Amino acid sequence: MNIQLNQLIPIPLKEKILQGSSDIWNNNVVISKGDYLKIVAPSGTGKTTLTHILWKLRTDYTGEVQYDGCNINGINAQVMASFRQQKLSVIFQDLRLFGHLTAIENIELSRIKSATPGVGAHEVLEMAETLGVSHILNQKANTCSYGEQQRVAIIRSLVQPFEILVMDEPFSHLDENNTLKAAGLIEKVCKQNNAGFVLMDLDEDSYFEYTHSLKL
Ligand SMILES: Nc1ncnc2c1ncn2[C@@H]1O[C@H](COP(=O)(O)OP(=O)(O)OP(=O)(O)O)[C@@H](O)[C@H]1O
Repeated sequence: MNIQLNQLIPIPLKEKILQGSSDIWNNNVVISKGDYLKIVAPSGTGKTTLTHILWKLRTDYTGEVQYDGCNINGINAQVMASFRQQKLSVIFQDLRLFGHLTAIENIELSRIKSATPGVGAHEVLEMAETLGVSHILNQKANTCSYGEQQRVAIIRSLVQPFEILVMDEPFSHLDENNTLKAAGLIEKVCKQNNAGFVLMDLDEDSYFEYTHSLKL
């Protein structure tokens, strides 16, 4: 799939955007499945706003977002669900795990939501091992540390099929060692899926070989 942004301006940010310059806001941008796109954005410039717009959680903007050439405001709930099941995955900054479910239940909900799961059940266990969260898989998410929850949210995003993965500060609660492991896993699954990603974060980094970097 591809995502096209045409002159996108979130209404609450309009004044700020028109005063400054951004590679994304009020611009034309295409995000394709082969892209490893980094978006560098200081705090408050709209990473979470953009994530929510891309996932169609917010529609308070002018301009247009297209999935594969279709304006997402005209896409019905069934088609939107199908994009979210098959083509687009996300790691929210606030993670959005179901706190009353266990870590593995959160992951499995994502893995089996598509008729063709992205990975097998045994691969989930391997991912958990890689990220050092095997021991908390049967623990309720709201009793896990934030760093553990972040690793569970990363795994949850990788077990469904996807062509583009949207990440909003996905490593904010991980130390360097765990960040490197998580980045390695994300890259491996993206390669398996022939997928790309959009990673929004505060600063430049070298966790991936980005195809390009834009400023929010
Ligand atoms: N619904 C809204 N109504 C009014 N202002 C909003 C709304 N949503 C976001 N904002 C404002 O838009 C700006 C961008 O918010 P956003 O959460 O997207 O930033 P961010 O880049 O993700 O920040 P951080 O790095 O601190 O997480 C902030 O100044 C915020 O107060």
